Amino acid sequence: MPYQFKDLENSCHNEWRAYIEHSFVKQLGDATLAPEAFQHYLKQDYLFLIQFARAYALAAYKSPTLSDLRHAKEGLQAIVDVELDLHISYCKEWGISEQELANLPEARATLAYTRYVLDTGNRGDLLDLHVALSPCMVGYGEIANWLNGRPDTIRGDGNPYDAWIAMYESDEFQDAMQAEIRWLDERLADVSPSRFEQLTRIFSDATRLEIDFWEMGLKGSD
Ligand SMILES: Cc1ncc(C[n+]2csc(CCO)c2C)c(N)n1
Repeated sequence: MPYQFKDLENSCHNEWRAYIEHSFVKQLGDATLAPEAFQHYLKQDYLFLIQFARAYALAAYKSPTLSDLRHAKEGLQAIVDVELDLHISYCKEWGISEQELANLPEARATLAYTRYVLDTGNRGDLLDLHVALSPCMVGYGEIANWLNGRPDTIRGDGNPYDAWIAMYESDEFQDAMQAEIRWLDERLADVSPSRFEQLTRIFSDATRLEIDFWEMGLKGSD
C-alpha cells in the first residue's frame, strides 16, 4: 500500500489531536481566550512568518525540478508580498504597531520550531522539508474546520477572533492546503517503510513544536 499524508497524521495521532484541539484553539473558538494571549501569539507569529519565508527560500534551493522551484518561489512571494502585510495590518487592529513588531525578541518556542524546520530542510531533501512544514500548512486548515464543526464555537461579531477562523476556512487557504496534501501524497507513494519511519519522526517533532507554540501563547512565555 502506498503511503499518504493521512498516514503521517495517524502515525502520531495523539500529538496531532493535542495540536488541533489545543486549549488555545478551543478558547479562540468559544471567545474565552485572553486578548493578551492572542496578542502575544500574534507578535510571535510575525517572527514565525519571517522564518517561514526563509524556509520557502530553502525549498527553492532544494528544488530538483523547475516545477518545484516555481512552487517554492510562489510560497516565498505569497508570504513576503502579501501575508506579512496582512499580518501587520491585523496586528494593528489588535493594538500592536509595526514598530513594536520590528523590535520583538524571539520567544524560545518560536526559535525552537522555526530553526528545527530550517535545520531539517538543510540536513535533508525537499520531502523532509515539506513534511516539517506540513503541520503548519495542513494543521491550521484542519483547525478551522474542526472549530466550525464544534457546537461551542461562536462565529460572527460575538467572537473577537472570528477573522482568524475566517482566514483559515477561506477557499483560498483550503485550496492551498489541499494542494500541499496532493504534493505530499504524490511523493509519499514512492517511499520505503524505513524512509516513511524517518518522515514520521519529523512530522511528530514539528507537531509537538506547534503544541509548544500554542502553550507559549497561553502562558505568555518568552
Ligand atoms: C505557529 C504557526 N503555525 C502555522 C501557521 C499557519 N501558516 C503560517 S504560514 C502558512 C502558509 C503559507 O502561507 C500557514 C498556513 C501560523 N501562522 N503560525
